[in-house]
Amino acid sequence: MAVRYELLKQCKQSGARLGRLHTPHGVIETPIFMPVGTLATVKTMSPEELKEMDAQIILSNTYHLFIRPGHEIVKEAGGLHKFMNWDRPILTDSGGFQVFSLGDLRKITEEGVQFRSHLSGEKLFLSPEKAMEIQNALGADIIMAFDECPPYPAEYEYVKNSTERTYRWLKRCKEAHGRPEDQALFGIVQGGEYRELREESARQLVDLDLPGYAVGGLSVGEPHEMMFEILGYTTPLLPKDKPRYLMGVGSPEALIEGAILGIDMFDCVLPTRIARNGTTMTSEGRLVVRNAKFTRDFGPLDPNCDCYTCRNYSRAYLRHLIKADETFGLRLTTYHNLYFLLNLMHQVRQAIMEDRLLDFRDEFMMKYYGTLN
Ligand SMILES: N#Cc1ccc(CCNc2nc3cc4nc(N)[nH]c(=O)c4cc3[nH]2)cc1
Repeated sequence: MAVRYELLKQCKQSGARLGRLHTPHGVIETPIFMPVGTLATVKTMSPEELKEMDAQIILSNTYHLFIRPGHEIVKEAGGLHKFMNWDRPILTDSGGFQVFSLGDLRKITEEGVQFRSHLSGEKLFLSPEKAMEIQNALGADIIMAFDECPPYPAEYEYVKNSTERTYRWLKRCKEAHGRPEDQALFGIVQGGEYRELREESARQLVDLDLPGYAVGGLSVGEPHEMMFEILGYTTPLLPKDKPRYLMGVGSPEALIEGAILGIDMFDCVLPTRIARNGTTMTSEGRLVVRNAKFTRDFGPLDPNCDCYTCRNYSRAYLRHLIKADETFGLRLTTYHNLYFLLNLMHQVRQAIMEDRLLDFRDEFMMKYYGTLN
């Protein structure tokens, strides 16, 4: 089997679980955060640095690699693991979300999606079959179904039609998947903000008995409370013995809340993207290190962090590098932000082990946001 989930422990205080996800490229301890490496690199990080911070799985993107350098090149290189020198697990997103959020969308039909490349303007086409061909060529351990992520807000009728088409597309993905023995195809629950559509989507996906289930169509501008409410009634419909993946979520609060609601996997560009403009996540909340007040602050970025950046460099030095647009500065803030989220998930796993995740959440929220919720 391509991927096997082992449920180790159900938290007594919440819906959180401790698990292990066995894949052809290694075991993943869940709940887990996945650094995003859209173009076959987690921007400014080397594979060795990612291993040093205990990144267990990274995400890459079908849409981007299809456009550049092209999935045939990656296939000729021996697949994505070889191409980027990463021998741990990889998950690829299917392109559905990226086409809607990046490409110049031309038309959605039953067949698939016509769009123009955001780079060359070239007319391109993605379909369930094409998305499977690309992901089979890239060789990720976990691949995502080709879906439509409806915009927020969207009318009931639109979301209903979109979610029904996404289900038909999922069946075509399953049909077209060329390597089910070593690449696990995850389905994606849609349904927008509409409970009956979410429940119907979850039921249909579970009937297909897939190796894992993602909750999509969230983190698209809806209020935080709405996301957690939707998770609250959707996650319990998904099998306990399969991994649940919440797509595109990466703030510290949302990772903890998502874990409490029974989510096992998260990804988001947030930590790496904000790092590149000098915004960092620290144990006392967000810290914009390019801010003038750090000009003569020779202390560590985060006094409670033992990462490479916090052990060796000061806020003053980081501010100087970021202001000077020095690449080393981006590397140091990126390293710290990823380390911060990966370490946060390590603490979440520890708290589940000790049945005290709700207490951990309250302690963390107090220190990070200065409030209890
Ligand atoms: N900085 C920054 C930053 C940039 C974007 C975001 C939102 C990411 N949200 C998001 N990614 C997604 C990917 C997705 N992929 C697929 N195939 N389907 C989804 O429904 C889907 C939904 C998503 N929602 C959050 C933070």
